[in-house]
Amino acid sequence: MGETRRHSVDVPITRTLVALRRVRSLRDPCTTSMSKFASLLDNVKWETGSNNGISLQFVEHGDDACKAAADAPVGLIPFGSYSIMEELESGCDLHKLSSKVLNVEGDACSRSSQRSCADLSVKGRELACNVPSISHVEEAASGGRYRTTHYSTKLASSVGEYGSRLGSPVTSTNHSYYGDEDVDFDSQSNRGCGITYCWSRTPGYRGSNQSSDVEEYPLLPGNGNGESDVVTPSHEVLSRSLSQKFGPKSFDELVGQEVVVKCLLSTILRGRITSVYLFHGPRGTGKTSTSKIFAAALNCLSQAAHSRPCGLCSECKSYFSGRGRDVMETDSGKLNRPSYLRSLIKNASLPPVSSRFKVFIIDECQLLCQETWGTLLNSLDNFSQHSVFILVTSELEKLPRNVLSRSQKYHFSKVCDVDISTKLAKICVEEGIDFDQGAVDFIASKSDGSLRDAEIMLDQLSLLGKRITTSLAYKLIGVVSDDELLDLLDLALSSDTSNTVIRARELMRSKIDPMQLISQLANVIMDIIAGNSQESSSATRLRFLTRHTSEEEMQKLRNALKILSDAEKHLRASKNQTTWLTVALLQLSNTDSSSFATDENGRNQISKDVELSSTSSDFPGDVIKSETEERQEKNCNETAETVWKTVTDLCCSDSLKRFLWKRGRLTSLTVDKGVAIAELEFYTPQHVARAEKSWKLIADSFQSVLGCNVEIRMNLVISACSPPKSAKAAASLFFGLFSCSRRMLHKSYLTTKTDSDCAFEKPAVTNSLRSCQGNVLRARSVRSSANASSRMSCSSDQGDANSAMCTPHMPPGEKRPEDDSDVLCWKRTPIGKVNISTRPKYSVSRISSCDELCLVGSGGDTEQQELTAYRPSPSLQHCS
Ligand SMILES: Nc1ncnc2c1ncn2[C@@H]1O[C@H](COP(=O)(O)OP(=O)(O)OP(=O)(O)O)[C@@H](O)[C@H]1O
Ligand SMILES: [Zn+2]
Repeated sequence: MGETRRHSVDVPITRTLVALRRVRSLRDPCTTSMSKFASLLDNVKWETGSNNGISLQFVEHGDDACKAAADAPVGLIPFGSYSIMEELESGCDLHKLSSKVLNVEGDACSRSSQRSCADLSVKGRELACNVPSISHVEEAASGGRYRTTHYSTKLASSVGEYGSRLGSPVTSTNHSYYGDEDVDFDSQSNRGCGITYCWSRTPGYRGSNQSSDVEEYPLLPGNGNGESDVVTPSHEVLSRSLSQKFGPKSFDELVGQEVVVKCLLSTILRGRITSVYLFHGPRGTGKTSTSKIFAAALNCLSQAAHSRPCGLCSECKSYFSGRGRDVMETDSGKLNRPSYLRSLIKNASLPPVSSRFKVFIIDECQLLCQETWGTLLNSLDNFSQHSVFILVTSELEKLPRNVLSRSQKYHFSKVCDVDISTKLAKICVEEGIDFDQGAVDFIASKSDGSLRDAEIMLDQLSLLGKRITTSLAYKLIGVVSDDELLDLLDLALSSDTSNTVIRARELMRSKIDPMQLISQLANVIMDIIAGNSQESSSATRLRFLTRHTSEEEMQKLRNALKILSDAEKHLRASKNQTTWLTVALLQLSNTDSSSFATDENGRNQISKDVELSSTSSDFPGDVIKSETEERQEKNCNETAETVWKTVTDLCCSDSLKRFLWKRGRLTSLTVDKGVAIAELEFYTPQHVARAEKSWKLIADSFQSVLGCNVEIRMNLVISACSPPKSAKAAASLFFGLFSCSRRMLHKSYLTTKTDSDCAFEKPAVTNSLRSCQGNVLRARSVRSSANASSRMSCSSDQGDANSAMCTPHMPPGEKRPEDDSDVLCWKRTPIGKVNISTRPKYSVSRISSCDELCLVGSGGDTEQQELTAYRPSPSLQHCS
């Protein structure tokens, strides 16, 4: 009894303990050696009492100690006179030390002291076993200048430094360093390794830090009760990402930024330090890491300027262990707060505490607001000449011009694939990860020059615990292999429309989203055009290359690239990505590329142009077209033709296939709000009637090709060579062909397979569709409805479109369509007053969704009449 002593310590110790735990996670050798001691703290359970403080209890390991603890509270060690760090400083044996267990004072503890003592004793033993021997750690450390050199430094001394700090609460108290009581910048930024000084930014800690707003007490966010809710679970400390673990710690560990490194080293060598540096470039290319290395190098005391930061001198040690006071990493969000900014400015105008330079790293500086920039720039002249600002951004264009002009700019370029895969392979070797070189190369090629992204991908793959193979990488990253891409491209270029559609759908269903597919296709085409693919070409690639060598083929590839890039814009804005991608693929065999133009609303212009062309052919003099228009028109026609060909090809019945191809024409295709609107033209009423009968099959085919809901409109165009005998005849014909509206819902297309004899997978058409016969009947019943007729007849002129809205006409006794049938509002859109004898174009719409009817044209049997076609409004609204 009496061997254990007790002493209550206050907040700063708590913070320091957390800091010590965090330090454990650092890879820097200095801190790695610290981690040996920090591991002792993993099992510390501290509680803040209502007095906002914690108590530590060192319990002698062993039965006596247990007894002592059972009689607690006695024998706790006064921290001032016996601290763990003192013991460390005096060079005690680690294993011996670890048998001392830190205990928590608190209600629970004192109540069950006997049991907890036993538990803790066990832990104490475990701790003793877990403390790694120095030689083991040395062994584990492989590569890396610091690692080797640091491990050779005397452990006790580095611990001693830390320990002395721990033992001295004064140094870690939260008092204002620069006397600013409003917001103490320095104290905020100097919270041990977790926040701004930390070399490797332990993630868990950062997270908790971010959540506390002002972070006056980041480790003990005051909840009023003094309970600390920022106890970082030890697993967070232990599970670090490869990216953090293998982050560069010196200039020579930086990959692919040779010019920057050379420049910065030269700056240090010549001592020509300016006050503002701006590091910019794509994400994950090492800007933040470099800013830290540079900051350390600026203050490094090593005589050999080219090897700074040395990692050995006291400046390096204190910085790398997170205790440096003169390097501050601050985030832009905080800096936008006036009080914080004031504090920083005040801080920057004072000379450094102990180092040569006071360095302020402002990451993501594009987030600073105008006022902050203004204040900072105005204050630049007042800053101490030893203050250095390193601004880091990946969005240079967002910075004010005067910032750019006042800073020395360093561009970080994307890291090239070879460098990335070399680094990844090195990591794999160091981590003992089994890998295929192909997989690593693939990851590199998919990381878009960001080493961090590549490391993250590798990290993920390594979690699967298997060998990292290329196919695993494909699966994880969600891309298709080059061979699959080339197959698809080959099909698309060779106008094998139905197989193109089938293949594209397969890929999109099982492996990849349309955006990714389009970007991969574009990349593969670029590779081929640039001739990048000769060396490691697969058999498929070689086959492809031999087939597409001619100038004409190359031109096709160039056009394909253009089409895909245009389509990509569509895809970004569209919900119907699959459709647009399919349409784009069907165009790849075209020899010209400009058919994917968009109008100001971002809609595809195919329809417009095709409509234009179809009407203009009737009236050559009506529209004077420029050459470009003509070319576009031609392309649109070609595209429509390709789609139509694919659709007809996919029809199950051969006779229907032949009929549609011979007698019908796709004149317009628009996709709007999830519905593809296909306008078909036929030239005799009989053909329209035939097509009407097979409308479901046609809609099916369209859905298969376009992958979305489909609305089909059938137009009867009575050509000049076969006009109806009289206008009356035409009108009666016309009214015999009323229109009905339905929309074919495209449900679970991607999962349902047809068992029909079609070689193609068809969508599941789930809503109950009425037969054509039903529509006819209904049309008749509508016609007989006085209400409906009057509504129709009043709309024969070009009046207010809304006045012609028809609500669905429900014949008496008829049930409303089922839930999944949309009821559409219709808007009268006159296609022009035309004389039936000269321009007999009648619109018969069949919108495959709901079984509502809509009359087309005005009623009446007059000889000469103005016809107005009713079409659905472009934005199909739902009637309530
Ligand atoms: N050039 C590089 N050399 C070595 N490692 C790098 C390099 N670039 C990135 N990394 C790896 O990526 C991690 C993150 O890099 P860093 O934060 O420095 O990139 P960044 O350019 O600042 O990115 P961001 O703009 O997103 O902040 C590093 O810890 C390191 O593992
Ligand atoms: Zn140094």
